[in-house]
Amino acid sequence: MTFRVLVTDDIDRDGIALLEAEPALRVDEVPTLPVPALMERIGDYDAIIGRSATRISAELLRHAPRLRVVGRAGVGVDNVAMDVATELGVAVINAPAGNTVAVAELFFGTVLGLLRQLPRAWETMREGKWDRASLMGAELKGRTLGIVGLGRIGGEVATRAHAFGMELVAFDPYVADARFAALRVRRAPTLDALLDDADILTVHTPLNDETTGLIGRRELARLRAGAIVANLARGGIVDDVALQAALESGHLKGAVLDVYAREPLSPDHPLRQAPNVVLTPHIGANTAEAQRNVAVDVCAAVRDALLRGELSRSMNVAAVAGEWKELQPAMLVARRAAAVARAILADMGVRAVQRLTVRCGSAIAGGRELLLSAAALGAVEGVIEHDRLNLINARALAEGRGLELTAGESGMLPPNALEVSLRGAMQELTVAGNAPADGGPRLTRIGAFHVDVNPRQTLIVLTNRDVPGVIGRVGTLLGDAQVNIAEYHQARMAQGGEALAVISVDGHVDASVRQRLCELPDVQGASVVQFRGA
Ligand SMILES: NC(=O)C1=CN([C@@H]2O[C@H](COP(=O)(O)OP(=O)(O)OC[C@H]3O[C@@H](n4cnc5c(N)ncnc54)[C@H](O)[C@@H]3O)[C@@H](O)[C@H]2O)C=CC1
Ligand SMILES: O=C(O)C(=O)COP(=O)(O)O
Repeated sequence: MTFRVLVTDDIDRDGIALLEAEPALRVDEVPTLPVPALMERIGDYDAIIGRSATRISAELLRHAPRLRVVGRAGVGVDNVAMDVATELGVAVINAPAGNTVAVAELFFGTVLGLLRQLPRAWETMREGKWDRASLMGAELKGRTLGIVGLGRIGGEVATRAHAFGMELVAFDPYVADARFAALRVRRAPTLDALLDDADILTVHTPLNDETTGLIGRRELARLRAGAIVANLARGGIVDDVALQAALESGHLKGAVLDVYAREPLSPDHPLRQAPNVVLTPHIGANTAEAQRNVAVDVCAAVRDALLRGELSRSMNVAAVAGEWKELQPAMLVARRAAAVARAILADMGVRAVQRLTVRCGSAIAGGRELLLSAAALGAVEGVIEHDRLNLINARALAEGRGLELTAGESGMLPPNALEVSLRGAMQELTVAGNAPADGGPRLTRIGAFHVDVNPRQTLIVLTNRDVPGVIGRVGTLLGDAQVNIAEYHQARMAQGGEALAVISVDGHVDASVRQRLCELPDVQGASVVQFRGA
């Protein structure tokens, strides 16, 4: 099978070479495409890799039936309709770390440029002048830098600001005290407290509902007179209109902007004429080093997602603590166990399930969210028709059907074991399994019965009375129907009581075979679970 990858927005060659080295990938490299041209082409591709110039809108995603992966050679994914990508099962992969230093360095470049009037100094020199008197500047030393968002870039800015002898304060409610301590940054309890202290305010957050307009008229007014504002994160975090007004009134001494609410910034945008601004055209990540880093990083991750189904780098798959590969057997057990529980409940007349719970042993508990995704996939596949049902959209689809999902750790289970419980109409069924590091995945319990079977292709789960002859009759019936038995596990609660058989068979078991099984003497019920996926 060949996957087609569309690469746009000038991605570094070192990254593209990783894709081209794979015989199963066909790569088309194009310049940034206008929306109609992209719409026309996107239907042919399994993956698209781009930068901020290409908007991956809901409309584009819905227009792309083959698309499996969106790669972003950079950090911000505010240009990707993430909810729709998740709904459609499209993996969104970014390259979060490769351009951090480039942005941090541009911050100091542009702020120093503003403080020392470097753009004007260059202009005067070109004009043939020697105008030292009007080129008086100010220093960073001793000034307080207020950082909103102490993530990767905020952290690198802080590290470098110490070397300039600055005071440091930051506001980031999502970061633990330990990171503030390690970076030697004072924690501002509120944004207002930060605004009260900062001589230079810089934002390094993502653009989202919470941060849009975070620094508006009120916040700018709260800054001390003569403060400087920098936005190298995303246009819209600092309100353009309010910033323009604060610059024109003289309340702010200046501003540094690399990003704008609408890009490219229109040629006649008033900000271009605002006093004391240093403007750059979104070049924060434009260094040879950063572009190589992000291209290699995202191309390798897109390649692995397409060729190996490796989704650990996908932003819309639950985070995995630990190795993705090591979790695969447990994910298979979770998916299979949920499929078995759903099929048995359905045959008991319980079709609408309300709650899915996954409990994990200690060794796999770090992957509980991913295991929950896998169980959600097992619970809905075969029930809903969706041509792109996968780990990415299974949870949202299950929740959309009213299923409540929870995952947790259980100290009662062996380290690599897990339990999946499905509940509906006052009935709950638990199916347990084990995925030991040194053996194949096994289902180990169905309801109260201990079993031991590899959930391979097709499982028949039979309830019967524990009397002689049942196994023989079942074997004969399946043999006559050309159904080959791989494993037959018989479990019972007590001699002569209720018994349960789990039969792993090759290939498909049709409804008539199930019907005839149910009609055998002493057989009380039979469920057939046809597993999907590898
Ligand atoms: N100008 C350019 O070319 C570039 C711009 N960027 C922008 O910079 C942003 C930051 O990048 P990284 O540092 O790599 O991301 P990051 O995810 O490492 O850091 C973002 C930080 O913002 C914090 N945060 C989120 N909401 C907040 C709020 N309401 N108030 C305060 N803090 C909040 C988070 O807790 C996190 O620590 C990206 O989202 C992207 O938009 C990134 C790279 C290049
Ligand atoms: O990585 C980011 O978030 C950036 O803003 C860089 O964007 P770009 O790849 O230069 O279009």
